[in-house]
Amino acid sequence: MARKPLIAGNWKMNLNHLEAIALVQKIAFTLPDKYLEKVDVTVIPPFTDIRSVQTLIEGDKIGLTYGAQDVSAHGSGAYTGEISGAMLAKLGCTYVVVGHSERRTLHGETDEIVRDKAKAALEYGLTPIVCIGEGLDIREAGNHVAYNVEQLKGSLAGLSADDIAKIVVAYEPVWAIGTGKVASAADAQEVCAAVRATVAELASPEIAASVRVLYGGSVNAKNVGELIAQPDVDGGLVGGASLKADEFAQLSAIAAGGPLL
Ligand SMILES: O=C[C@H](O)COP(=O)(O)O
Repeated sequence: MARKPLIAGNWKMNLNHLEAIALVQKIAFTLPDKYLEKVDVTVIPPFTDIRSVQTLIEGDKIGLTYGAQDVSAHGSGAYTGEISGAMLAKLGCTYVVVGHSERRTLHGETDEIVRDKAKAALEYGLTPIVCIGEGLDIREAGNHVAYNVEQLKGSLAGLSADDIAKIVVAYEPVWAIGTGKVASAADAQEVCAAVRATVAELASPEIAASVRVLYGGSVNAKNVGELIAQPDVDGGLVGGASLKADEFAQLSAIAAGGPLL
């Protein structure tokens, strides 16, 4: 089954709601709709921007989708500071990132927490983008494939095959995030292929053939072409380059197969 590429721009903790509106307007202006027939493009702003992004995208019928960077594992109640899947669904979010390495490292999120967040997202019809990735020590020791497979299994434990069919996986080697050190296309392919094989084992070969597997870590307009040319790399989870409208539009156009903007 042909998988439509997905380019997801994770803005992290950048841009207030006014800046968010300006960036989405610029992306929409720069990237003609015809590209969106060949690539799904989504923006993942901070929570405080989502309502503004929704209003703009719905009001102007922009062909981008949007999502959130995190979701609570809980449905509702006494969880100060948390945002539920129901709240994000009500705002029209399509995606929610779960298990980003910054949350795993800085907020102590374990595979179990990531799994619970993925379940919470699915419960409200949101598509979790489940992130995995190894640190430099693991890469240098040559244990990266086994590590990522274990992290993926832990993060999907207990999900049904039907649930797994609805997720996106993002492989983001921690040493490549925000460092300018992109993984080689072969390195990205090696782990993304192992991710797909693991999905086949956990769900089925048919589901594995349809689930999108993204690469993230210093993706930009210069390297995205080679990365997504790999058979098991279906797009990118883009950080820094997603904050620049021209570059993000250009790399989305490349993921659509061109022509360049
Ligand atoms: O979620 C995005 C990734 O952490 C990649 O960030 P980056 O493109 O700035 O390296």
